[in-house]
Amino acid sequence: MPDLAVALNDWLPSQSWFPSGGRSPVRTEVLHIHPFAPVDDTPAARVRGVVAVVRVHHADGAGGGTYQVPLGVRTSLPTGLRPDVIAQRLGVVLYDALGDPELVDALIRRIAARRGVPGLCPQAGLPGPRLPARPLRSRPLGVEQSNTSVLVEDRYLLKVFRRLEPGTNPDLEVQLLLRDAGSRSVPRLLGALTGRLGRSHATLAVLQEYIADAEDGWRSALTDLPEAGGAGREVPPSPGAAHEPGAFATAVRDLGGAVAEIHRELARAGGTAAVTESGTAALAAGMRARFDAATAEVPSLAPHAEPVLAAYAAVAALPVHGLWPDQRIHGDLHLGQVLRTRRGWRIVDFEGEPNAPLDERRSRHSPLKDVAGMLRSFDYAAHHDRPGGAAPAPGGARGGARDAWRVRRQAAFCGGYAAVAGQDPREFGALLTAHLLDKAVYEAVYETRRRPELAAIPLAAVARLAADINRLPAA
Ligand SMILES: Nc1ncnc2c1ncn2[C@@H]1O[C@H](COP(=O)(O)OP(=O)(O)O)[C@@H](O)[C@H]1O
Ligand SMILES: O=P(O)(O)O[C@H]1O[C@H](CO)[C@@H](O[C@H]2O[C@H](CO)[C@@H](O)[C@H](O)[C@H]2O)[C@H](O)[C@H]1O
Repeated sequence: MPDLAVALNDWLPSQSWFPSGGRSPVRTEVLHIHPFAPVDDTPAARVRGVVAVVRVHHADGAGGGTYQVPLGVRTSLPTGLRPDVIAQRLGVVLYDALGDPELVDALIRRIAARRGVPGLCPQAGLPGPRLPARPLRSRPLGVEQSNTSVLVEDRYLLKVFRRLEPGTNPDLEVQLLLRDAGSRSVPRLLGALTGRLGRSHATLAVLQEYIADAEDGWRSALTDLPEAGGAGREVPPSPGAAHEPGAFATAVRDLGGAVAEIHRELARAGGTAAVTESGTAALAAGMRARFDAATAEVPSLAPHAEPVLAAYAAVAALPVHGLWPDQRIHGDLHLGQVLRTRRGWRIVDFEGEPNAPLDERRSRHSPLKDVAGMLRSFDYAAHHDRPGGAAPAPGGARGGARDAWRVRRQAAFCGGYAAVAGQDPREFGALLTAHLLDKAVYEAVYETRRRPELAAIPLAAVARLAADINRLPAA
């Protein structure tokens, strides 16, 4: 165990899902080791899996937390298996189990057969996947993400949560609600795995249908971008995508409708709470506190304090009559979380903002928070490269066509939302502006920590919104 802790201490910072900020943890402590083996294991089996649950400490406390690392343990690696090795000592190799199809097979079959082991418990009441008798093929998806998703048989996706917090993960909670509501806009939920965490438990993984024929909204949006400085003409989507040229504008409207539909389903399955005056005061206070904390980490936010705080104060002063009630929402909606298929949009990843406290992610919020998340995402896209093309700098001279594109796509999204919800998010100008600012402030911190080269995008949005504070939202 001390050896494992030392080996993980060295290995964790190299993992893309681990928010190290470039620093090594000062100490990694192994909290639990939950062994698992194939369902029909024999004593002679050469391969074992363990789910290690570790607590990571950083000198300044930032980025510390509890993480899950499924490990493979073998005496020798079979030909063709080149996993990410964590340690090799005394004839034993310790490696990242998610790159070993034999161990992924063991986990999936335990979830499917609902056969747990001490410390690991598959979720009852979910249908499970239909598995062939032969060994399962699998590989990590290899996309930029804060967890690790493994593609199984090109049909299923096992999402393994990396950072663990006590209780049911909000991603699973919300997927269960949407399943109860009979939603068609999410991949089918097939199974889940819970593990012991101290005296409590934590969701370790969810298994869902893999949407194979999809293009994510982010890629669709980038393909749709006008040339920097161009007139905003529509261009054909990426090769292999199953959509008509120019259809993205309509698709964005449909996306607005799909998000409104998900909100309606979540309101039905998870209940709603009318907004009260103390509720808007608490919302404004939360936004203010997040802005203050963000300013300490991102000093270039400070010059915007006056208009930003005025926008939040306006929320506290709003008449509450007629505001949309609070409810469970997505919580971190952006173009990378929506999959465009021939059968319409599918929405994924209901875990909420990774930096936000768990209680906040589990609470009810205004649906406008999700709307603001998606509107911000069109702004992000507008500052990126078209596949094979050039991106304009935030506020740069070539950004005019991109600004026009952003405004059109944001309007299409709101229009599609309004058609299903019966009321347009843009009618809640002051509240929507405050949510846009709150999101951009969150993003400024997120990017400063993880992708500093992108921090200029949310910072420019805060500046634009701050300058525009008395007009309707345009970020
Ligand atoms: N069921 C699915 N089918 C196809 N692709 C998916 C599915 N779920 C997620 N993805 C893709 O994988 C990416 C990462 O998944 P996500 O759940 O957002 O992980 P994370 O929470 O770690 O960011 C998504 O942005 C999406 O492109
Ligand atoms: O997908 P995650 O749940 O890990 O969300 C986090 O990472 C996102 C980046 O992938 C981040 O989203 C930000 O960048 C997106 C483009 O890469 C952009 O579309 C979003 O609007 C922007 O917020 C998200 O904020 C963060 O929580």
